[in-house]
Amino acid sequence: MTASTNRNSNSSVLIDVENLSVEFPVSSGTLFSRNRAILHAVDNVSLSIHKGESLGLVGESGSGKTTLGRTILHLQKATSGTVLFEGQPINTMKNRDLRTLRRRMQIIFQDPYSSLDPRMSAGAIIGEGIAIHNLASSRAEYNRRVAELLEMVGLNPVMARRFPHEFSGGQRQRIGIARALAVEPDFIICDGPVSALDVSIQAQILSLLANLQSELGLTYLFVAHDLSVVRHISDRVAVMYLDESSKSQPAPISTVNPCTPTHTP
Ligand SMILES: Nc1ncnc2c1ncn2[C@@H]1O[C@H](COP(=O)(O)OP(=O)(O)OP(=O)(O)O)[C@@H](O)[C@H]1O
Repeated sequence: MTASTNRNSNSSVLIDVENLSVEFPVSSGTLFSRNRAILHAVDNVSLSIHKGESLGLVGESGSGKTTLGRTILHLQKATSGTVLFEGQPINTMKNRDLRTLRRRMQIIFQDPYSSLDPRMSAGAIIGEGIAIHNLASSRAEYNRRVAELLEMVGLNPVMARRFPHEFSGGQRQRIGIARALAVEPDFIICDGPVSALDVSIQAQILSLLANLQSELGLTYLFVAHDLSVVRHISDRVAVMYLDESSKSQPAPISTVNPCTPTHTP
């Protein structure tokens, strides 16, 4: 257990995942002979994320990391189990509370190429959440905030007018980070934010995310295939496993084991 894990052991819990399972109905075979099955994408996962910590989540492809993240964000319905945000179960929240929750929980996507709308300028992409959540009282304040966010992620504010195809992969990921920060979230799921980037750029983005976390007191769930990526940015690491025995099933039924967080040295 690292020193930073000790620091977090006394802090309050932001996200509590209790016995969470997510199943998808799947079918295989031909038009005349269909096999129906249930795919256990997430199977009875429990974990807690403390305020201000970064929990790494690793596991091989298909082990259910993204599905778990989407379910925490309430973008995917759980088959059973509960997700609590500051002790409140998200599946029973009223629409008004869910709207606030959507602002407080954000995601940074894996692929900086497909996650930005090519028809929108960088400024419009970053400012969209500010407008939706009424976080600026005037156009001038909106523009000031967009410029500030671009600077926070290491981009020049004049770049607000450019479109996604005019940026490099690393710069696009910086725009994705600014978009997530625009609504002043408490919790961000970083879903493989460097896996589509050149190795030389990965370290810069990881260092930016680490700096932003300490400056803004953010809480991260940091998803990756590779332990070497998460170990530098995570206080604790949870591992999801893919059940090998399930691979011989007619449909790709996978079983994901509960994340009992294992600690990095
Ligand atoms: N909407 C869906 N319908 C059916 N199956 C799905 C759906 N979403 C995910 N799955 C399946 O659930 C399993 C877990 O997928 P998931 O994307 O969560 O894994 P992952 O660990 O994030 O993988 P990767 O690291 O490759 O992104 C996979 O077998 C996937 O095909």
